[in-house]
Amino acid sequence: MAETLNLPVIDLSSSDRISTAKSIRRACVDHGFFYLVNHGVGEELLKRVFEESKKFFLLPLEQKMKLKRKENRGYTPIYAEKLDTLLNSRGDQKEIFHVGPIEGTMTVTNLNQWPSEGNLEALPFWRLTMESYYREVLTVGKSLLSLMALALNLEENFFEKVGALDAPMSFLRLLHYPGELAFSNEETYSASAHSDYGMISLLATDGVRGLQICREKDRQPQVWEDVQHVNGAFIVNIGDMMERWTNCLFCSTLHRVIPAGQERYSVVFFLEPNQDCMVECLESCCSEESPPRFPPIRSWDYLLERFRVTHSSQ
Ligand SMILES: O=C(O)CCC(=O)C(=O)O
Ligand SMILES: [Fe+2]
Repeated sequence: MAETLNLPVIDLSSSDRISTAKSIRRACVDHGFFYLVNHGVGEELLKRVFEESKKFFLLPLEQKMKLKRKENRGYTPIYAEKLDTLLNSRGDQKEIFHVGPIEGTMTVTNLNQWPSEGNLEALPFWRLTMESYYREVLTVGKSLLSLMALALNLEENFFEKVGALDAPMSFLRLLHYPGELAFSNEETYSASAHSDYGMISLLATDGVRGLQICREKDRQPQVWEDVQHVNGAFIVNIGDMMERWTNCLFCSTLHRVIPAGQERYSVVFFLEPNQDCMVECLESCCSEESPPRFPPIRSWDYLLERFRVTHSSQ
């Protein structure tokens, strides 16, 4: 049995921003994961998101396949994504639906696929619900990033100033992990070990267990700890681009979802920078003794490569 971890709790509504920023710094350095409470996203809206998500995943496969993933939007069937690229398995046991940016230029927003349109009129509130949630969670993410900038001794609007938050390429990811599938003798995971790609991820789950984190990725054997569900809290974690910006001061922690023996739903919001934003080591995070560990990279080039290696060609 894995040990259960007590992750730090950050209160987004606290008026003491300096002390909140300090707690965020500690959490991002020590764990790369924390709970976010009093974030302002209504319980009722979150409940509707899970209901609508469930309605979509309950549709017959051939209907879902009409919205098959294009430009990282739409439906990804079971096994088509494998987050741990080193794993010798068919793929992860989960199905996914991605919603891309809903604001910005038409060339970007038009790429979204919506189950409430065309031949899937059975889900009339689907798009509205997902768009409301997308907007609310993006607002939460932006507030958190201003505190994270403070935590890095930067100006609060640092991520705005570098263009990261100008039409950010954020993705809402709905996940459905089926219960037990047919017996398989391969090592299969619901979501295999990975770190997230962007700045920060905000996760909500239905409470079914399964999420684990590994705090020291290079230690062998790896130690995995269970992350408990906390009612009303988002589980927030640092992504790889934030790790690159901070020269590994903030850790993009390895995590996975193991089969719980029962069905599980979750919803993740990946806050990713604007596609042209250059992600490069912050001056405050490097020195002669600690030079930048990664070269500067354009956000979208980085993301496209990560999408490419984690998806099968089917
Ligand atoms: O479903 C979860 O609890 C985590 C999902 C996850 O880590 C991901 O999709 O990146
Ligand atoms: Fe993840």
